[in-house]
Amino acid sequence: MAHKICVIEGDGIGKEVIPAAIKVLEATGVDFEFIHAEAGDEVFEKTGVALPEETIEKALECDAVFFGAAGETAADVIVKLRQILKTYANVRPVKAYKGIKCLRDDIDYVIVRENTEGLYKGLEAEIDEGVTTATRVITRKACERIFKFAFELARDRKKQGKEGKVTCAHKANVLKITDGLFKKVFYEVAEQYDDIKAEDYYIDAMNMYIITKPQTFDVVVTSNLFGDILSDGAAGTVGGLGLAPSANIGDEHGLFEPVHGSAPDIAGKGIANPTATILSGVLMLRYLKEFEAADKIERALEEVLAEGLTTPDLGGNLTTFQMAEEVAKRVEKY
Ligand SMILES: O=C(O)CSCC(=O)C(=O)O
Repeated sequence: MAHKICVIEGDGIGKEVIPAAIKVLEATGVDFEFIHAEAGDEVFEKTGVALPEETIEKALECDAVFFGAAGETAADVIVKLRQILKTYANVRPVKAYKGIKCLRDDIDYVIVRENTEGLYKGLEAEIDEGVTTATRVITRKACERIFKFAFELARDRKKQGKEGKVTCAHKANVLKITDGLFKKVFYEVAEQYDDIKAEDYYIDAMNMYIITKPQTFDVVVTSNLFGDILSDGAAGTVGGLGLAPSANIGDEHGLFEPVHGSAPDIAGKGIANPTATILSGVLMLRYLKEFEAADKIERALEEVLAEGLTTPDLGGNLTTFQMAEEVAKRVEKY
């Protein structure tokens, strides 16, 4: 039975990195049915809608969504898609790969970002001339859900030899009610996992520790906006956003996307790094329980990166598609 994948290339380099990553996915021999759909700036200019109903229907019908990037309409597209698909966990691995200039070569942790609330509920208002507000929503239900996800992930990683630790990042010393609840529920859930260590840091300190002691982290869990900011900084410690994949996971749907945006400055030049999208494809394969195929791509990508067969941002001289072809060739060989 083919895995039905809703493919949304979107804007800018999304139109280049998604086809490149699909070539690698097809090289695994896994049976896919790719169903293309539109979203982002171009469809907004054509129709006035950045996320068409037809796209939402396809996303809901498919086994997973493979998303490239959106331009100015990014927040309207991806934030809305995450909420419609109820993908409450935004999983962002932070890993050093051989051959890539990183802060340290032993960085290997995962940031789990709460994906449905916080400041992303869209509750903004102009309450007076020049006076605007944004309401931050933190609920017990969403906290329990994201912390259980984080502890279960730490339990799975512990089986692969990782430390078995969850670190909560918050700002409870200032946001005494919202992050007071966030931190309180974290330790309530932690009590249900006596085999997993639990610790917490203020988000500003965490922003430093991902630079000064990244090797000490296993699973980091935080709220929506803090996770958005922290994960981009973390990507910088392992080679940049060109290498940063993400998985948006819920109980019924999964959406896989590179953390980077549409990069209009390099769009159409054929030099966009496909690594983040290929690695997002690896996360999608694991979600679909195609573990052998996922391992093959990760091994092939590590070889290609280590041999310097990369796009210019990583010091190579290959195009987006040429780099993907180097990965695909190795996958077919395994
Ligand atoms: O803040 C958001 O998540 C919506 S805009 C795209 C983005 O920044 C990300 O996916 O990290």
